Amino acid sequence: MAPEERADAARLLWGFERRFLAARALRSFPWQSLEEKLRDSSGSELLLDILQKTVKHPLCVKHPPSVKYSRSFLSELIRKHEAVHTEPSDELYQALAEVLTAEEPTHCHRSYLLPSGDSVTLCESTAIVSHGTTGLVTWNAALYLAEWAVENPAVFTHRTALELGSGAGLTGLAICKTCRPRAYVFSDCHSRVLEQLRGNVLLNGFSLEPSIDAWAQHPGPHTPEAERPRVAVAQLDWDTVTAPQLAAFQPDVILAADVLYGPETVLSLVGVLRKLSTCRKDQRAPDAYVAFTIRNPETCQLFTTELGWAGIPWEEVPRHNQKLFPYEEHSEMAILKLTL
Ligand SMILES: C[S@@+](CC[C@H](N)C(=O)[O-])C[C@H]1O[C@@H](n2cnc3c(N)ncnc32)[C@H](O)[C@@H]1O
Repeated sequence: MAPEERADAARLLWGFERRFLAARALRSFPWQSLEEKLRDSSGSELLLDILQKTVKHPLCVKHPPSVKYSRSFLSELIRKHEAVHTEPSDELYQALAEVLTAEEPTHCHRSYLLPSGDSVTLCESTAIVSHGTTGLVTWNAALYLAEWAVENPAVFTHRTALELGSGAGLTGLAICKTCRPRAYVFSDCHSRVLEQLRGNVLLNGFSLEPSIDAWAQHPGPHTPEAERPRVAVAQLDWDTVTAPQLAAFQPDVILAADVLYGPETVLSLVGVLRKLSTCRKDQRAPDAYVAFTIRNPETCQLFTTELGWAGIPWEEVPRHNQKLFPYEEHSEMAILKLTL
C-alpha cells in the first residue's frame, strides 16, 4: 500500500473507532469512504481492521455499547461488504451471531479517546431522559468543555475544581486524566445521577474520598507532585446548599456544562454562583467556567442578565474547534468565564 493510501486507511479507521466507542449515530460514520475503499483489493482486510477497532476493541469488549447499537452497526458493515464482495465474511457473521445472542441491559457504555492515549469510559442510560433527569447521559457542552480543558490544563493543574451538575462525569474525568488537578469534586442533586457518577469515577480507576464532610474539614495533606487527584462526589443542590458548605470544598475553579436549559435552572445556577462568590481561598474567589449549547438565545440572555444583577462579570472564552470528541450533531456552543 502506498504511504498516502495507508494514511487514508488510518484516517478511516480512526473515524470508525472514535464514533463507535462513543456510540454515535450510524449515519455519522464515514460509510462513503469505506465503500470507495472496499472496491479496492485491500477492502476485506480493511473490514477486519474496522472490526478490531470497533466491536472487538478491547474497550468495547470490556465495557460494551448497547446490544442494539452493535447489532445495527454490524448489519450495516455486512451490507457494505456484500455490496462489493460475493463471498460472505465469516468474521463479520461470527461477530453478529455473538451480539444476536447477547441480552440488552438498561445501561450502555461510551468511551472517549484522549490525546494522551488514555480514555474515559462512562456507563450511561440508553434513554436521553430517564428517571426524571437529563443527567444520566453526556451532553455536547460537556464534550466541548472537556476539549477546552484538555487544551488549557494550566487552569486546573494543582488546583481544586468543583463541578456543578456533573451528570455522567465526562468533563471531570477527562480533566482528572489529563490536567493534573489537585482535587476534583463532582456534584449533582439527583440520587440516580450521583449513583451512576460514583460508578463512573470508579470505572475510570479513581478512588472516592469516603466522606465528603471529613474531607472538606481536612483537605490536606496533598503534595502538588501527586499524579492522582483526590476525587469526591458530593450531593449538592444549588437551591439548598449554603455558602459555608460550598466554602468547605475550598475550590479554586468552578465548572458547569449544559446546565442552562430553562429559566428556573438559570435562576438556581446564578443563586449558587452568588453563594460561591463569597468563598475565598487565599483571599481570592474562584474562577468559574460555564459551558452551554445555544439552544434558546433567550435562556442565554437571561443568564447574562441575571449575572449582571448579581454583580458577576463575565467574558466569553474564545471559541475552539478542537473536535477531539465525536459530536452527535452540530450545535453552537459557548463557554463563559465568570469572575466571582
Ligand atoms: C443536562 S444535564 C448535564 C450533565 C453534564 N454536565 C453534561 O453536560 O453532560 C444537567 C445536570 O444538572 C443537574 N441539575 C439540575 N438542576 C440542579 C440543581 N438545582 N442542583 C444540582 N444539580 C442540578 C441535573 O441533575 C443534571 O445532572
